[in-house]
Amino acid sequence: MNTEDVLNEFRDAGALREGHFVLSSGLHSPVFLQKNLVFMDGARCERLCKALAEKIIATVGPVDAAISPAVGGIIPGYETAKHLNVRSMYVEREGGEFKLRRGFSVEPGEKIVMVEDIVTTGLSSRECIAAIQKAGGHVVAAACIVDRSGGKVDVGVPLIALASMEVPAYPADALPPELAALPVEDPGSRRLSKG
Ligand SMILES: O=P(O)(O)OC[C@H]1O[C@H](OP(=O)(O)OP(=O)(O)O)[C@H](O)[C@@H]1O
Ligand SMILES: O=C(O)c1cc(=O)[nH]c(=O)[nH]1
Ligand SMILES: [Mg+2]
Repeated sequence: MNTEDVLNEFRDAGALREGHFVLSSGLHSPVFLQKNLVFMDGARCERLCKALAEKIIATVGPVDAAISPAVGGIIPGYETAKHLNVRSMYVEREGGEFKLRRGFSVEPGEKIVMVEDIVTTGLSSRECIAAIQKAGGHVVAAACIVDRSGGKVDVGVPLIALASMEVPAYPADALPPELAALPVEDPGSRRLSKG
């Protein structure tokens, strides 16, 4: 599956959104991939995650488990782990910091692939990888459905992206006027508890 095939799945699901979005990183963008509209369709989610699992195996070989950052990473992490035939876990924020909770754990040195939905700046991926390492896991690779940096981000381990594209994103104080004129949406979960 190449980048165009992946983007067609997003288009067909109505998940390639245009407008004015504030991203998890605080950057603003005229494009948002509303991945939940993709993952809510089991067959579509399976097509993407099976392809991602095959790419992971082809790149780093077998792993022991997949761990994802909540919320967006949970469904693709589960589906990808299913095709890797390994267990699926996730980290979630406790006092702002990603942690393994709910009885999830890793054995020291276990080979872990970190599975994300979308990568923009790689901040969430790096935070998730740090949490896995703190729990004792050996993160052999990061994987995602779409890398919006077009291969530019460095998450500290190899990043295996099913699709790679460069999408414009701007700091809040450097918005192009046509973007600033649109009402802003904040669709992610990073700032949810801050009201
Ligand atoms: O590479 P980054 O700049 O970190 O951006 C990508 C992250 O942003 C989204 O998560 P978000 O924090 O918006 O919450 P969500 O998972 O609940 O959608 C997405 O799921 C990635 O985790
Ligand atoms: O950077 C993000 O927060 C982000 C971008 C995107 O297109 N989709 C998403 O869910 N998050
Ligand atoms: Mg997320």
